[in-house]
Amino acid sequence: MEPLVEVHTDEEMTIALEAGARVVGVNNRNLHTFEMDLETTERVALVAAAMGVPWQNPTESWTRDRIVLSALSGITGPEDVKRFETMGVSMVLVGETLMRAEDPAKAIRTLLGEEDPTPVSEQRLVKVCGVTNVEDASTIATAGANLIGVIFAEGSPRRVTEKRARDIVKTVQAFGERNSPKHIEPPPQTDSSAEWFQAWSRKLVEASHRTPLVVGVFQNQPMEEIRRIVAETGLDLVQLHGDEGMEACAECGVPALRVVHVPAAAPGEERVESVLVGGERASPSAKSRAEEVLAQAPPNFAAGVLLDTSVKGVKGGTGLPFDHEVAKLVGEAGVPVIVAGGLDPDNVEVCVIFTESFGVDVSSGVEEAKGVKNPGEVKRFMEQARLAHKDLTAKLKQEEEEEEEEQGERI
Ligand SMILES: O=C(O)c1ccccc1N[C@@H]1O[C@H](COP(=O)(O)O)[C@@H](O)[C@H]1O
Repeated sequence: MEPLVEVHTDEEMTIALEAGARVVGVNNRNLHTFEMDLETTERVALVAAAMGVPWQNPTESWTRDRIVLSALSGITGPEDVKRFETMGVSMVLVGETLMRAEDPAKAIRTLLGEEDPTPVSEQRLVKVCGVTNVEDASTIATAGANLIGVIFAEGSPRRVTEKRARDIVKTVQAFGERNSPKHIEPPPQTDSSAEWFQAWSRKLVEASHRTPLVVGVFQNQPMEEIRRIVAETGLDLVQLHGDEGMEACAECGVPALRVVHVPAAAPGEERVESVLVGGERASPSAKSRAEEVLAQAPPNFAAGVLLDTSVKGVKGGTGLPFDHEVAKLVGEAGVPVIVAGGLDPDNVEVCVIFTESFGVDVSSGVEEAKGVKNPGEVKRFMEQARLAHKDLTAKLKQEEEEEEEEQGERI
């Protein structure tokens, strides 16, 4: 019988090989800090290469002169398996991803590239906001949200203390196997809002698709207070939900989402039906509102534009939708938006398909009481949003193919 010898550092690899280990697993997780770094296998494998010890390629049958080199831990998607396959690692060991999977057999097929998951570059964002306790944070992380929001805005029934926020941050970090805020490098500065926010949307998805990020929601609070809370609680991102303006987003100490407020929709105006029934492509009021949003979205300051409903001056947590045609028009102008306001598990799909938005944000729509999430509704919202994202990706691909075909016929 051959033992699997687990290593994490260059030194441990040297010891294992000198002792004659034939099956060596490199743990990507540092068991002292629980920090995960997939580059560990690549780095530590170089020691074997430098010692002239070759390892078996997965496509070859094993020979005694080669060790079996395994990448252990942190493998969550087919891109990870591919990465290790490309470097010729003999095998991968997957634990947590399968334990968390609702359908482990499907998860294995996905890891092996036999199912067709949406590539990270095409994924969209789901944010669940107004979290006030660690149990809800765990439920939301497990359900697969990208962003988890905690509210610091004065007067909100969902407002958390700094201590509570720190506990939520710790829970979310532990879920994502990290113990520090995620650093996201901003894209290069540009004159184009579309270019800037598109680059940011890819960065946000990449940074949050394995590990959810915690967003602190502030409203017209002093910048020193925001920066202090960011530093003391370990928030990954900030959301400015008042009248702070775009420029303030660059001052928060971490990247910030900027909320642009759109007045509540008149009954019947908030859904796709209003556009179809009206026959007109876009109502004049939606057009001018979309122009107002675009004017408030210059490049080089915020990490994203979040549209939320305002009702008679009340901004945030209204539980009401705005006219989604505005979000659609802003998206068509090239600026990806996150849609908030009155979303719930029953309307999120129509919203995503109609607006083609980059992201959705829910708070009161998945609550059983103010500040208390309903786990079943959180799960249902996530499922509906992800299903809608999949359908939207398919629809956009089909439209693209039809357009290419038409162009080909014209030539
Ligand atoms: O929810 C609140 O109490 C709140 C207070 C102050 C600013 C923002 C607030 N919530 C934000 O509102 C949107 C949408 O909420 P809902 O789904 O309509 O209930 C969301 O971004 C929350 O962060």
